[in-house]
Amino acid sequence: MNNTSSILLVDDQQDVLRSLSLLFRTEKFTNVTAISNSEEVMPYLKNNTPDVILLDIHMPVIEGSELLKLIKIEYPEIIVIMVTANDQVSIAVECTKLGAHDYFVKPVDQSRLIHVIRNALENKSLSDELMSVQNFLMSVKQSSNPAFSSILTVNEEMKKLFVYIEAIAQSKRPVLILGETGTGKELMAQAVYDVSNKKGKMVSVNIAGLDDTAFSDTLFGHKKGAFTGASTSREGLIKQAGEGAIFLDEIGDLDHQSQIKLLRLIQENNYYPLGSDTLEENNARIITATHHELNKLITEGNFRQDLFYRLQIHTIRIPPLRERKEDIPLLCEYFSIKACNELQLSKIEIPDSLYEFLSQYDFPGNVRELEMLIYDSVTQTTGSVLNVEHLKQQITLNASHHNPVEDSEGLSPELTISPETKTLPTIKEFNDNLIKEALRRTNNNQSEAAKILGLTRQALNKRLTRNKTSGS
Ligand SMILES: Nc1ncnc2c1ncn2[C@@H]1O[C@H](COP(=O)(O)OP(=O)(O)OP(=O)(O)O)[C@@H](O)[C@H]1O
Repeated sequence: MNNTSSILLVDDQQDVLRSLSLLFRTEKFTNVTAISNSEEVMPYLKNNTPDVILLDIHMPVIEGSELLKLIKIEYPEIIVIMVTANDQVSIAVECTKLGAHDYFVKPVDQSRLIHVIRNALENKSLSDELMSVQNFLMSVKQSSNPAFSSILTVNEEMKKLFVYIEAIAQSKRPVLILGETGTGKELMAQAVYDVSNKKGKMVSVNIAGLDDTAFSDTLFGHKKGAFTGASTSREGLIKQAGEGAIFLDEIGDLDHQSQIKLLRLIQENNYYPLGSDTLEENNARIITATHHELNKLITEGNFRQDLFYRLQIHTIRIPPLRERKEDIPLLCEYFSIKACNELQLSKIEIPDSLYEFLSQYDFPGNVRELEMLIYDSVTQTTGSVLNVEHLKQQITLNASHHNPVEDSEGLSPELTISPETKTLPTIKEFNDNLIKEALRRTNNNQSEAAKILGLTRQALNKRLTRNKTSGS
């Protein structure tokens, strides 16, 4: 990415200019200009804006430090790196205070110079990009892009995500999508791709369960004979995606070795197919998603910090359904119509009272759970109104699976609910009844009751106090 950046070399010594020009050519920087007369620098900048200037401090007519001041006033965005003789280090240090990015003492350490320039260019391009994202976010309040039409929502946070995705549509940097299971990460990845109007296609792979060889083979492909059984060459997903996108789902489960390979791919934008010594270019955008908290994985030593840093530059965090309950009616309607179409049934009505019930539930499986609940209830509906009893029953069962007895906040309802139960209590009513029953059986001995319920005494006490204050 940086090699197309333009570099201006300014030094009165021709041999220094020659050797630096050669260095940048070797490093494949194609846009390099050399000026030996310090008086020509400011006129040159009137018509050209290099990304980096390498500026000698000691020059006849106009000193490098004087030029630096002029450049920083007129072109503050240009990265200026000073070059100095050994006896002028103190001036070089002064120059960094005046805005120079760094300084080098002659003879210049070439590999450090290239490293510093690449890093500076990377940081500049990142801050330019973030600035343009910010400008976009400030100018656009709401997105009406059809790329988001499959993501149904009336929630403001979700709508802000759409605007953000539009703002980063043309960026080549990776996108990280975070969210609990079933929140719609895959749908969002598709929207990230759709909104960018890429020429290539989007290819997806679920990382979970792939070992390093399978990951490398899937992504990079292999040459015939690369390993036992590789009887033909195989194109990897990167090649298949072309200028499109690669969606790596469940990135938190990426194998350690594969993390290093992915990091390298993102940094260098090129890769070797297995068994090949020909470097191939990656032109696809990398989109990743996970339901894991990556920070936690990093602390546990299961995810590389440097990879996380590269992946998270553009992060989309999808709120869980319990934080956007206003979406429930819309989604219920949609999933009910979808199920009816699929099952070739006529439209089924959803009673408004159901939404009140659903809004008390946490949906640990998020939108996917809601979709399955509605589908299931549609299959159990005989009339024109959704079988709400069945749905409530399913929710109670789901809640019991997600809140096992060990969970201090949850109680097992299986003890008192039978499939014949006609009108189900709400989860809160149900839990409260269970506590009452445990206290009755232990003659109000809270320690014993807590034991039966699988709670700590403090957790039970907390619940009782809460119930007292809420009057139930
Ligand atoms: N806002 C939404 N509008 C319509 N359908 C949605 C929405 N969000 C999710 N869905 C549907 O819910 C289901 C789950 O979505 P998706 O697979 O994108 O979730 P996910 O976050 O990738 O899940 P996982 O973490 O388990 O991979 C899909 O059928 C998807 O179409």
